[in-house]
Amino acid sequence: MMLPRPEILLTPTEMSRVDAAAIASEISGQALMLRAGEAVAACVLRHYPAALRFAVLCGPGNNGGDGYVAAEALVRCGANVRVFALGDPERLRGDARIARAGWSGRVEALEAYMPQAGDVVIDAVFGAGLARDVPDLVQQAIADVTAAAIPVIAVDLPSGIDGASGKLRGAAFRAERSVTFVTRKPGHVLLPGRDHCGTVEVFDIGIPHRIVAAEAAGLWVNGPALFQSFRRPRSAEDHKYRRGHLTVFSGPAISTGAARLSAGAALKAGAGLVTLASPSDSLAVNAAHLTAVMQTAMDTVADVESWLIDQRRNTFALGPGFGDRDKARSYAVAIARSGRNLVLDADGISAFSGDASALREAFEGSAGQLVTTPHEGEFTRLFPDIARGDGGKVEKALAAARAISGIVVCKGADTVIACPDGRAAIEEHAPATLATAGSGDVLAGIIAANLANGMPAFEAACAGVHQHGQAATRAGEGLTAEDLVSHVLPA
Ligand SMILES: NC(=O)C1=CN([C@@H]2O[C@H](COP(=O)(O)OP(=O)(O)OC[C@H]3O[C@@H](n4cnc5c(N)ncnc54)[C@H](O)[C@@H]3O)[C@@H](O)[C@H]2O)[C@@H](O)CC1
Ligand SMILES: [K+]
Repeated sequence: MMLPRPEILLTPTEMSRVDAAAIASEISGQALMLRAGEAVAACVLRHYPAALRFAVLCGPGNNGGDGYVAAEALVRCGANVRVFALGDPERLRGDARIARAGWSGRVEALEAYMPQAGDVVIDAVFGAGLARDVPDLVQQAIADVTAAAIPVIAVDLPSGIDGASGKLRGAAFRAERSVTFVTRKPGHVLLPGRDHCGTVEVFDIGIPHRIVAAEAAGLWVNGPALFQSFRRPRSAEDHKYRRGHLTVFSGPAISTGAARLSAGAALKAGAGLVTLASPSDSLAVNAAHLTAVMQTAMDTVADVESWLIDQRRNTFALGPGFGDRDKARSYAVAIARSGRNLVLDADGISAFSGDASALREAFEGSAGQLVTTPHEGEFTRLFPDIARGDGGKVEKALAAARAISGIVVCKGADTVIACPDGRAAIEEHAPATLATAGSGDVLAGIIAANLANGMPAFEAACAGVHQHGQAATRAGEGLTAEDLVSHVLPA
């Protein structure tokens, strides 16, 4: 049986290489544009049968070309269509010029468009070629259409959304639907782009998968297809040590809850054994709360080193509620040297603030795998130079992963999981209820359980982020981190 393929995301640059490769293999660019424009027309007719008028806003590139094709296809179906162009349509080039020539009606200037009740706007101003902030004229059109609450269908992407990063370039239409071609782009999945796209429909315009696969750099939408073949198969021969022994470090007596959340989530996610390594002053408070999770006293790095003698203790989670940053650094280095896996979260990340190279040096040549799970503030503290750059979230996550030679999970409503070898995934199904205290501690525990189970680090992190979102979805409204733990399931 063939496993489902992970959903590829092509950046606009990769998409234009796909386009060029398709044309080089005898697929006509004009035919691609015809199919694209007709797909847009079919979509608006299906979803807006009661529209009184379609206003097609066409830009100066191929996105505009798709608009002219859609306009003509709509007229042929008996619709009332007006076309408004940004710039002089006489200056269009290539396939867009041919598409313009195929439009049988008038072309009015963009500024002549006055939104009217009953209109549906087809936004074909900018797509993949958006290179800078949208001009004032377009910002004005966006403001007018938004104020009049006219439904917008975006061709490829809403104009003003950067297809690679999902960032806003000046202003953008808020589309009810976006019709894109071949694959979704990162800007459809990353925020704020995702919020501007509405429902995204992907049309196959006839470019074979082999061409897409050849140009794809390794960016996907996160989902089971990325990790399911790495799940440890359940077996009658299983015993707890086969399912991995995870150690979670507890914080001092006044902040032990975070580590317990990680530990509890890890057990639910399928780690065979979970031990809370607890400073002596926290033993009693932890003992009062623990049942299946075990406990051991751990006060110094020498205690960590003697704990590491047992090779079955294969994975560690360090940071949630931990507090002492010097100790966190020394513990992380001891774990790296012993070749064990580490999930570094919260205070464990802050312990390496501005010194990511120390993490890389610790894990260089180690058999242990490193996964860090920073939220935005922690990311900025750990990677200040990368955070200052103006790339998108995927680019930054990849740069960070290379900087530590480990997996970086950039958390948020559009969590990005990045691997130093250039692979990355974006999660799109994290419910907003996950924005609750302790949710990140649960995620660290789930990822650690996957590592303890023998998954490679990138897949362990992708699976963990997915399991976390699924648990929240199952738990529903009123979510607390404790509820989340109880809804976690193995990968
Ligand atoms: N396989 C493909 O790549 C296909 C692409 N198609 C369409 O082609 C589009 C990409 O076409 P293009 O590369 O021509 O890009 P666009 O049509 O998105 O825009 C490019 C044009 O806009 C100008 N421009 C960019 N940003 C600007 C700004 N902020 N202010 C003013 N002018 C600006 C550029 O100088 C250029 O003239 C896609 O979004 C899609 O709609 C479809 O025709 C189907 C096939
Ligand atoms: K557009």
